[in-house]
Amino acid sequence: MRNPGGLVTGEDSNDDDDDNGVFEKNALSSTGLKKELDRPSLSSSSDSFMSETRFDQCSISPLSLKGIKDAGYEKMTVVQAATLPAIVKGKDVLAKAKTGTGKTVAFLLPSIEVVVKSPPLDRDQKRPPIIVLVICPTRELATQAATEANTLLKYHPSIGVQVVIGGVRIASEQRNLQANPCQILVATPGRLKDHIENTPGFATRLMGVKVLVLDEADRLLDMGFRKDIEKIITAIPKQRQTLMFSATVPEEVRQICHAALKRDHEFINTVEEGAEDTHSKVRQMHVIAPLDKQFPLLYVILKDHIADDPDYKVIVFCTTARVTGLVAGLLGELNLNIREIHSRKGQAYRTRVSDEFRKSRGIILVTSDVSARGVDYPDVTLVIQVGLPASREQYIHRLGRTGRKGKEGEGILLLAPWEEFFLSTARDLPITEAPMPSIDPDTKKKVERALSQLDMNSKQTAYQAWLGYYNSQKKVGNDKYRLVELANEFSRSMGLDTPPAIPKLVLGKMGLRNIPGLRSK
Ligand SMILES: Nc1ncnc2c1ncn2[C@@H]1O[C@H](COP(=O)(O)OP(=O)(O)OP(=O)(O)O)[C@@H](O)[C@H]1O
Repeated sequence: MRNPGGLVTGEDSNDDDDDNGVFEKNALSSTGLKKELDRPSLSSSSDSFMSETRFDQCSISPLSLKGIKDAGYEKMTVVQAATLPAIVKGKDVLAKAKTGTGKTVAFLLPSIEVVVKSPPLDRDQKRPPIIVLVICPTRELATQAATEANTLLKYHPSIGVQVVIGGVRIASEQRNLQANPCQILVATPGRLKDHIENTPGFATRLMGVKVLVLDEADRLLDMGFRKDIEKIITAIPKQRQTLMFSATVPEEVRQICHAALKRDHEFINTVEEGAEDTHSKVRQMHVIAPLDKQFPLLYVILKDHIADDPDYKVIVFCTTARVTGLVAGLLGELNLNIREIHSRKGQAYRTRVSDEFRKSRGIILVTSDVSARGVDYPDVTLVIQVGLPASREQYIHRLGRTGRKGKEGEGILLLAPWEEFFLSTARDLPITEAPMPSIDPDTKKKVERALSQLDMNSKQTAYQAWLGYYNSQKKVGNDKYRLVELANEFSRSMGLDTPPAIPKLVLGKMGLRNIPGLRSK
């Protein structure tokens, strides 16, 4: 298998777990016309994600079929069977299908066919055109999509794939782009915009785009990315095919998707009318407990799960990168087999840990929302979400890291009593109350001791990030006085008697100057 473009270390300003206290919210306008075809559902009442259609029954080139066969795919998944006919006809498509049901192949395969049908590259061409542009919201997802593309391209040696993502020195990407003409480019939005603005000849190459794919379309169209996407769309031809895929398509996205899709696009929804957006084979539970109980509870839940399933593979989602770092430190101190991924880690490290977690059992990944969407880790047995998910959609995507390809899984959402309102925003999902795990005095002491071993800096930065995150969550952040009380409760839950001081500048940015209970420096 060929490797996607070079990966080195660094940070991406668009990562999904900003700690700077200034969080973007979903705020979509609702203008414009749309013509959508709500297809009859193609999924059966069970969670079956496979269709009866074989790949060789469709108009796919023989070399692609060989690649598919080598990848071990024989029949199409439901979303693949539902979208392929429309896409090969050249239609714009907005597709919704549950997590882990093969959306990546659904958009890659027909895109590859467009490249196959395009005139072959002229080796002497100075600026060879990029024909397919795939945009993903995170680096992990972009890298994964490129890897999948390379699998499918096994027998198409003349078709190249490259990745441009944050965290890689732009000069090395520029060299790569120069040295290896690629017809398929997979990118994160911020870095793609950088190349449009700063890489000589890149804009010309983009004028060759025939297919634009927005993976995790709803995330790419929300306020965090929307400006970048709009800019990118102006840099590619209007005459193109656009494909948008996601497991969640909130109404606001349907309203604004005309910004990228043609008026006569098809909306293909493979989630049955009235069915949940989550898998019925994944048992979803919530535990409501005050902050001072949450660290011991998390430890008990993990220990119980490990005792039940020696092949455990758990993902613990936390609200921000810094809080993730703190929780990883704590669980590591408690001798659990922990790995950690978030935006404060360099890209080379993130890639290495991600590969290791993919292959391992008996392991716990503590992570932020950089791992929430799309990342395909096989056989995850449990997903724990600690604290308020950023949205109902984000809850669904995080939960979707388990129960992939029709497998079973379990999800636990750990909330404080004042976060319980989240459940009413996800009332359509079958999240039931879990029996409260008991914390014996020894466990409590053990966790306190472990907390006392963590360095002050990680607690300070976690406190500040916690405050920034909840400040951005309307329901909590609107009452600044209450917010600070809760933040100080979080500080006590880390074993601190006095809350850490926060730089005045940061407090100003968060609109928290002069709120009693805060200390500034
Ligand atoms: N036709 C197929 N037959 C068997 N397995 C498949 C098929 N197509 C894709 N897969 C596998 O299914 C898994 C899930 O696919 P993928 O990651 O594309 O899901 P997804 O729908 O994009 O999920 P998410 O919503 O989380 O992004 C992958 O391991 C992929 O290799």
